[in-house]
Amino acid sequence: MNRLFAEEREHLLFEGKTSFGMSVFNLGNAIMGSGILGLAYAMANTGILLFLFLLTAVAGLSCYSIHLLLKSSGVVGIRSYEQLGFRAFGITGKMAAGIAITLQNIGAMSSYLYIVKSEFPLVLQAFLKADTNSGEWYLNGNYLVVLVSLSLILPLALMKQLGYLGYASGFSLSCMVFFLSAVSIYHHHHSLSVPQTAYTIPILAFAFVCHPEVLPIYTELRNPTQRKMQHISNISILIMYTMYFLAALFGYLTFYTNVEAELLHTYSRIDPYDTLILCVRLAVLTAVTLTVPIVLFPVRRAIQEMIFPNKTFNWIRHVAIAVVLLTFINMLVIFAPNILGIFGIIGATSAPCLIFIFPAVFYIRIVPKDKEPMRSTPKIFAACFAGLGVLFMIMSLSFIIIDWTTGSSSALGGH
Ligand SMILES: NC(=O)C[C@H](N)C(=O)O
Repeated sequence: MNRLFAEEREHLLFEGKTSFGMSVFNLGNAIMGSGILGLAYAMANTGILLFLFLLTAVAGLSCYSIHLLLKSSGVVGIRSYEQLGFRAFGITGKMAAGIAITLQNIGAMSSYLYIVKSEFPLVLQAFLKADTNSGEWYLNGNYLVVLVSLSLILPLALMKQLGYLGYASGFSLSCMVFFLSAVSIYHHHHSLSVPQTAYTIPILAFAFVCHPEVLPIYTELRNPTQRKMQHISNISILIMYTMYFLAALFGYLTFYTNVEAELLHTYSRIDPYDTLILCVRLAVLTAVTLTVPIVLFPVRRAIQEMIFPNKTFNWIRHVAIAVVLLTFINMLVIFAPNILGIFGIIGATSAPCLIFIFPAVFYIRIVPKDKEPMRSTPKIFAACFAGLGVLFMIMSLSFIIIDWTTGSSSALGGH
């Protein structure tokens, strides 16, 4: 209890400096990631209308669960997902939140670096007009991942606060806007291979996860209020909802049922040397690379809360955790199978926990019974929400397992 007190004091003394706009950029950047590349594939599985319905549902539910998080954090006066878990269920709650955040964000970061690994060599090769398989080291994806991690990601990940990444996030988002406009210019009709439905909902859930970043961004917000933060979240989700829909629609209209799990691969089959396509791929590369540091912050925080709970800020620990994490993710990516496996498993397990189950059960436990009895509408709503999350998790997991066991998919195979 002593230490909670210390932490509350630290929060009270801490004065956020990040503006409203920069926070929208940062949260937008946290939402927008490799998920966007899976959406056209998801639409090819469901058709346009069902996709629009599911996308709207997941976006709306994400806003609601951010509301639950913000309200719970208002009640206890602590802006940390893990500490909400602690208040609700003690050490178990804290560990559950910390582990889900770690898995989700490591999954997300690996998928980003996986894109760097598979796209960067092709882009470089085309720009340098090198021969295929000329065997140069700088055309080897594994070396390039390490190079990008060391030169770009690590320095950004060492910043003391998330708020400093606002400009990088703004730039990253403009790269995605460019990607979007290019995808929409490029829609004539091509044809390639056939997909499965099992991954639709996990891909959508994965695409909207930003919940581990919400409370850290709230902490750094200037003049923070619950309403202001909810507003920031709603705006970011609305913008990403629009961009996601357009990216999925144009990607789908271009290839119909022949989209691959990762949209960029589908494009590279048309003409890998087309300049517009090259720039698009470079834009996506830049965007996902600049997202890695944002997504790394909550993992470092979770690890700190789980392993070194009583310690205050320390530069050596701050740097060391980032280095260890990046090294681990680099290894993972160098030996990774493919991106659909990552979307699927993480989207089916950690994502529903972070979006649905945890915010709801933490809320139910944290908001005092004399304020809102168990039978009050908000708590019944929250309980249904948790139920939906469980249902969702079971459904997605069983789909994926069926998909693997029937051997109909290449989910774990390489490209
Ligand atoms: N931040 C995350 O966990 C994933 C992100 N929503 C994405 O689409 O890649």
